[in-house]
Amino acid sequence: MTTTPEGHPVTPLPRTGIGVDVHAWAPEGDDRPLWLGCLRWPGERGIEGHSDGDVAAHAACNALLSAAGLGDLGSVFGTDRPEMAGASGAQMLAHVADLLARGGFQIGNVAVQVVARRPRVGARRAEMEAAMSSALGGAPVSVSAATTDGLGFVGRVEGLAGIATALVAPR
Ligand SMILES: Nc1ccn([C@@H]2O[C@H](COP(=O)(O)O)[C@@H](O)[C@H]2O)c(=O)n1
Ligand SMILES: C[C@@]1(CO)OP(=O)(O)OP(=O)(O)OC[C@H]1O
Repeated sequence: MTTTPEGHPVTPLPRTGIGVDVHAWAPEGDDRPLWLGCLRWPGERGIEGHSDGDVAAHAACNALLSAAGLGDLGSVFGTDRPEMAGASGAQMLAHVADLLARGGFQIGNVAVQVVARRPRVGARRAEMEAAMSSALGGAPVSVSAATTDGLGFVGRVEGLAGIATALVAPR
């Protein structure tokens, strides 16, 4: 146990983390599905990626790893490992949750923002939050979205982004 010089116990502080992920949209007419926030989005354009390209799940993984000081997506999952081809965001979140638990951390919460013109996240917000939370073993996840008002690579519909923060605490 950590103590002050006088010998009083010090409660370890919670730790915050930050994460981002960006993927390009698949070419128009490509039939790959869109996965976002651990949900499949029928009728929406798909995403380029080595895994399923779920920017919300990837940003959340990055934020959790950052909070725990356990690296990032590349250091944990690599960038082109054959076994990661098509890997789902839910699988990755579950693995990250397991790494944190083994490292002695509990997850306080994760907040994710999707930056995209489509899909409209609001309509499935509760479903996304439940799916991501379930993948993490029950930790609270909140989801929001913004469009960038037509500016930048999101506005030009070149790609979409996920941004996340996480709070973790020693068990
Ligand atoms: N993919 C998205 C983007 C936005 N929303 C919702 O629309 C609101 C307004 O977005 P602005 O970027 O114009 O401020 C935003 O606060 C979200 O509620 C969405 O659901 N899905
Ligand atoms: C998820 C991984 C797995 O190879 O690949 P991608 O789907 O390309 O996703 P990205 O966020 O670009 O990189 C992280 C990789 O770990």
